[in-house]
Parts: sequence; C-alpha cells; structure tokens
Amino acid sequence: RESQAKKFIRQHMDPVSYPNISSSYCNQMMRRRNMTKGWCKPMNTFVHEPLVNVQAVCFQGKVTCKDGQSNCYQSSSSMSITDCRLTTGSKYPKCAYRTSQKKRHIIVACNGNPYVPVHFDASV
Ligand SMILES: Nc1ncnc2c1ncn2[C@@H]1O[C@H](C(=O)NS(=O)(=O)C[C@H]2[C@@H](O)[C@H](n3ccc(=O)[nH]c3=O)O[C@@H]2CO)[C@@H](O)[C@H]1O
Repeated sequence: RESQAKKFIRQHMDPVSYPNISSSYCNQMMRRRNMTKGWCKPMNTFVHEPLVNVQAVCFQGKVTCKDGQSNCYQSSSSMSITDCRLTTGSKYPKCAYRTSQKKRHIIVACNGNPYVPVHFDASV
C-alpha cells in the first residue's frame, strides 16, 4: 500500500525535467505517474525543485488549508511548477491536458512523523 508521502512524491515531484517542458509534458506525465487510470485527474501540479526544498515547506509559513484544516504551509520562495489542467473536450480514456509552466509559492499539507508533505493544496 502506497503511503501518503510516497503518493505526494508520485503525483507532484519532478525535480529533473525543468526547464525544457514541452506542450506534451502533461499528457505524458499524467499517464506516467498513474493519474489517468479509471478517470482523468482534472488538475495536477508538478514541482521542479529538489525534494528536500519541498519537504522544508512543512516548516515555513503556516496557512489554513482549503478544507479548513490548519496543517498547510506556504513556501517562502516561489518555485518552478507546471500546472496540468484537463482540456474541456477531453474524454476518458483519452486524457488531454494543457501544460502551463509557472513560478509560484506552493501550499502543501503536511502530516506524520517525519512531518512531510502529503497533499498539494494550491499555488499562489
Ligand atoms: N489538510 C490536509 N491534511 C492532510 N491531508 C489532506 C489535507 N487536505 C486534503 N488531504 C488529503 O489529500 C488527498 C488529496 O488527494 N486531496 S485533493 O484535494 O484531491 C488533491 C488536489 C491536488 O492533488 C490537485 N491540485 C489542486 C490544485 C493545484 O493547484 N494543484 C493540484 O495538484 O487537485 C486535487 C483536488 O483539488 C486526499 O487523500 C485528502 O485526504
């Protein structure tokens, strides 16, 4: 069984493939990281920073999560991310994504011991 921490890494970490992000990056990565099985995940962000830098966010600016919980943290610096958003005409099992590269502060939820990211809440 996949831990929440491992799931976060699978779904949101891609430290290596910045900056030559092509327009097909999301179509490839959403499949490769298993987010197009059974359904097309509507929205997903990949973070192009070293894992240790993203893990450090759990000890940065405390903010309220979208779900009202208080275990969310906003990165003090902006990070290179790629947002993958399902296109309107997309029909399962053909999951077609728009790839957009951004520099944003990320907001993650953290849990457990060690206290690590377990959920990607938003970017600002
Ligand atoms: N406070 C918490 N503390 C601890 N755990 C918490 C907490 N909150 C949720 N979980 C857990 O996380 C799990 C999970 O998958 N939540 S999810 O909302 O569906 C994820 C969103 C995100 O993947 C993606 N998205 C969204 C925006 C964006 O910019 N970038 C971007 O990628 O879209 C998804 C839907 O929005 C779930 O098991 C829930 O229990």
